[in-house]
Amino acid sequence: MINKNSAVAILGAGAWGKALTTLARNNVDDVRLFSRRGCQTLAQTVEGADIILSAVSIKGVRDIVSQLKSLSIPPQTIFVTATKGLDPETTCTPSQIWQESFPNHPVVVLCGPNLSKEITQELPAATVVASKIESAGESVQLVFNSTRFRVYTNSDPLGVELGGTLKNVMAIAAGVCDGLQLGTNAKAALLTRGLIEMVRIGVDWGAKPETFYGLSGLGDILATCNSPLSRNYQVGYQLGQGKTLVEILSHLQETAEGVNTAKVLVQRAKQQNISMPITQEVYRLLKAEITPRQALLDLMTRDIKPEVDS
Ligand SMILES: NC(=O)C1=CN([C@@H]2O[C@H](COP(=O)(O)OP(=O)(O)OC[C@H]3O[C@@H](n4cnc5c(N)ncnc54)[C@H](OP(=O)(O)O)[C@@H]3O)[C@@H](O)[C@H]2O)C=CC1
Ligand SMILES: O=C(CO)COP(=O)(O)O
Repeated sequence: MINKNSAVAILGAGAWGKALTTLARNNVDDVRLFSRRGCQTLAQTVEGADIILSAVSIKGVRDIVSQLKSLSIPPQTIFVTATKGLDPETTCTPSQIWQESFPNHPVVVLCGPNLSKEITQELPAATVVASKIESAGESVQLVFNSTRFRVYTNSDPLGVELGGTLKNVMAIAAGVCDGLQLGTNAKAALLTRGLIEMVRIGVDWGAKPETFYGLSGLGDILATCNSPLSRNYQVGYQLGQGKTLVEILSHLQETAEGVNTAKVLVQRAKQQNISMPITQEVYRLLKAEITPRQALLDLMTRDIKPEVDS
């Protein structure tokens, strides 16, 4: 069982990796943070760790996984993934990559409405740790839970992970909506229909529908789609104001995973024959095929239909 003397290795010293390190240090003395630019090697960082948490952005996940595979990690070590992205080659989620590479290890997803800037300011927040292996989720809960960070367990890792990942596309859409100053009614309609899109593809993927109405789906929509602290929202907002994606990304210091996720999602939706009109418009806008106003018109002039899928 996890206690004060356990060892936790956090991989990726970006905004989220640093915030999670501070949270873990409330409960565990030995918390190490690995960066590609740091002086400690990956092997030194993970040596004897009970839990290895990856907070690297999706483009670094395969690389870190393959580096870890070349080390001998004991089978009881728990892997935790906090990445909110999709693999462009396979459309796999990060937890699927981790589980496929380490089939005998417990894998836990950590995901929720967790804007790192607010967490760094010690404002209260809640999150979800999800695993098929109950005891692994409970161990990770003990590492991160505190009076300012309430951690819930969940048994649907895929749903929790997709909730946090797919909402990044909706955060871009929400930013566009606000950048165009379309008003509160438009935003409510956009996000409600956006959540329905997330559930539609998520259920097809194998996730439970109810998971999307929890912290990592609806909760993360409420946080990121309404906050200028969200990088994905910022991307959308500036697109709505007429900037190009290249211009926006050249000034954005940190990762906006929704840009890549929109592309992967469109690919997966096409393969699976699933209707995702908002995601499709976000993708076309990101590719500069259409303007924000054209995206709005496309959505408003779709064929009329019942609200609930039959
Ligand atoms: N910031 C937030 O509020 C939250 C972020 N997340 C998710 O966490 C992940 C990381 O986000 P965040 O820390 O904010 O991002 P940052 O842009 O601040 O940092 C990028 C992170 O990815 C790591 N990385 C490893 N390999 C690569 C690579 N090849 N290319 C680029 N980066 C690489 C970096 O590691 P290194 O230190 O070695 O450079 C760094 O930790 C994302 O998937 C994000 O969606 C989830 C919840 C909240
Ligand atoms: O996922 C997040 C908060 O839950 C962070 O959102 P951004 O990546 O859009 O900043």
